[in-house]
Amino acid sequence: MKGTVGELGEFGLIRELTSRLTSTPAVKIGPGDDAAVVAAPDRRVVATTDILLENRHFRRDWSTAYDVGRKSAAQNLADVAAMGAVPTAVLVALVVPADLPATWPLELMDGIRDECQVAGAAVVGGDVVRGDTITVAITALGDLRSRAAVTRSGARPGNLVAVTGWLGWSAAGFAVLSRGFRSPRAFVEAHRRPEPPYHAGPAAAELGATAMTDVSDGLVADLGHIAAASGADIDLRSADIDVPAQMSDIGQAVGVDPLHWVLTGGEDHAIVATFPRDVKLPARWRIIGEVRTPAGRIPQVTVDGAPWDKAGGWDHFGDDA
Ligand SMILES: Nc1ncnc2c1ncn2[C@@H]1O[C@H](COP(=O)(O)OP(=O)(O)OP(=O)(O)O)[C@@H](O)[C@H]1O
Ligand SMILES: Cc1ncc(C[n+]2csc(CCOP(=O)(O)O)c2C)c(N)n1
Ligand SMILES: [Mg+2]
Ligand SMILES: [Mg+2]
Ligand SMILES: [Mg+2]
Repeated sequence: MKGTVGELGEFGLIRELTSRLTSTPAVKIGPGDDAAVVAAPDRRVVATTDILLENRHFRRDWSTAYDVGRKSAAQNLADVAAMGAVPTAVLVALVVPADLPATWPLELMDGIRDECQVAGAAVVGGDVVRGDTITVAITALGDLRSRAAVTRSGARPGNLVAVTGWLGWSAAGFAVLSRGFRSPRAFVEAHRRPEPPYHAGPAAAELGATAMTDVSDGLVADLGHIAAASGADIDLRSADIDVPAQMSDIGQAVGVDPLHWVLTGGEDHAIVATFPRDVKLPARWRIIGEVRTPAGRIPQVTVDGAPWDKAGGWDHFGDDA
């Protein structure tokens, strides 16, 4: 595809974007009408939205359009999974400048389509608007398959805290890219294309998870939301939190304690949940701490019993943002 988005025009771009999509049996009416129609066998719909903004969430010299597509879909699909639901459909709202090569949004859509396919969902609609900063705003829908949603508020003292998926890999990759390097590749790739363990969300619901979230901002920050919503403290045992040797090497090279990436790095979209103590967890879950009766008035996350007094993760209005 030659030319720019402006040359293609709004409806030319929409035609090209939608022509690349695939469908699923849940999609009754896909893109092309005033709205889509998606089957909701459960009669409840899980709905969530997240935005990716150029130079805040991604850089075009660090990630391809396809990578950004995979990541923008993953970020939303992980939220559906973190409720214990199975993703069904996504809507893609795009802001793009007129002089952007048309290949960019088309490859972005390929990435979104492929990540949706990994999670079992399909793109059912969206919007396109001309603007100065590339913005990808995705809405994802999901189905609870007759189970109760797993919220952030159900953690109870005595519960175990367990996690599945990657922790700190994206942050380590970000640190590498920020310093002008392109390797180690595994970490850079983790930053470009997170791999949320989608299946683990519904699986955790089935195993009796009492609270759950995906790790988008940082383990300590996101567990902080569970602590606050549940009115309980959460203590993490650092000895049970794996720091890969290669991550330690990067930490040494750039002067950062790698445990900091694992505890506060976002964007990997691991799934962390609390479970009753007698749960039988499959091997992919690592037990990393426990829920405790709150020691003070404000529920908090502690590490090895000590309050975490640094930032627990990304905050769009924080000092590092
Ligand atoms: N502008 C908004 N209007 C209404 N609700 C909002 C708004 N922004 C956030 N929320 C709600 O606040 C809650 C927390 O939002 P947050 O974005 O931190 O969660 P998240 O999407 O799981 O995390 P992340 O954005 O880091 O992936 C969510 O339930 C979200 O829907
Ligand atoms: C260019 C660039 N600068 C900084 C970062 C780091 N970053 C941005 S948003 C976020 C947390 C999740 O965001 P949200 O809460 O919006 O889901 C993190 C860790 C990046 N990825 N790219
Ligand atoms: Mg959000
Ligand atoms: Mg989330
Ligand atoms: Mg966030």
